[in-house]
Amino acid sequence: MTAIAPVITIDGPSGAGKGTLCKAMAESLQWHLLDSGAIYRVLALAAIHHQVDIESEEALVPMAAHLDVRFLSVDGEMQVILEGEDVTGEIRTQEVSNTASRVAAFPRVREALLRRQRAFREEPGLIADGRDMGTVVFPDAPVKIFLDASSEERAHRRMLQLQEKGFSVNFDRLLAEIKERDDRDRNRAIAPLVPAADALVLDSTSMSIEQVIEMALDYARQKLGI
Ligand SMILES: Nc1ncnc2c1ncn2[C@@H]1O[C@H](COP(=O)(O)OP(=O)(O)OP(=O)(O)O)[C@@H](O)[C@H]1O
Ligand SMILES: Nc1ccn([C@@H]2O[C@H](COP(=O)(O)O)[C@@H](O)[C@H]2O)c(=O)n1
Repeated sequence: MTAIAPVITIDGPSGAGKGTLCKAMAESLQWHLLDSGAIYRVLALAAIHHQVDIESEEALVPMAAHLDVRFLSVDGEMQVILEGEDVTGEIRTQEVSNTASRVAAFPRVREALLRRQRAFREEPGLIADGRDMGTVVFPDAPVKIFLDASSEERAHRRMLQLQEKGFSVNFDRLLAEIKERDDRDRNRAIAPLVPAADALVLDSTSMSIEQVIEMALDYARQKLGI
């Protein structure tokens, strides 16, 4: 019998620190990394580029099924190539974030992206970042973490992140956008943002990045016996 590679799922709302945690865990364990949000973002961007109606599940499903996307690792950073074009920065805009959460609400779009996500599961193991990694995509994962933080703290973190990149940002607008996206992700009919029943829920509101990484790695190592 072939052994199946282990998966550590990290789910949670926008700005909770999932990407930061997943990258650190993947580097520490030398495991593969899946940023599932980037796949929804690429689909959203492809729909915008091709002027596909983002309200039409019918039109989005074939796009999702045939999405021409590649994820490259360049000097430890993920590079996203859509139809031969580097869209690493473009998929992080606010317009793409909001469009991604709208296209992600369609059941058949999610279905069309399932196999692509599961294909990331390879030896020695996978760290999977998203909203439904522990509930839908990898329900048999031996380690599941739901990373949370208050919406105000998440908006504050996002504001600092954008300011570091030289953007001028409005806190209240960022908070409103985070709440709107959370609301859509938590209340959709399919694969809503909820902790898996067997997930460790980590509230990082008052924790430093280092504390979150240490706690998550300790928990994973103890569960996996490594
Ligand atoms: N515990 C923490 N304390 C303070 N800042 C943090 C913490 N965790 C992450 N951050 C910072 O918050 C910002 C958002 O983190 P990150 O991109 O990892 O969130 P995310 O959950 O992956 O968001 P999204 O789902 O929108 O991609 C980054 O600038 C990161 O450095
Ligand atoms: N497993 C996932 C991952 C993401 N989404 C949707 O995509 C949006 C963008 O995700 P980020 O993690 O890059 O912020 C997010 O708001 C979700 O709507 C998803 O549905 N499932």
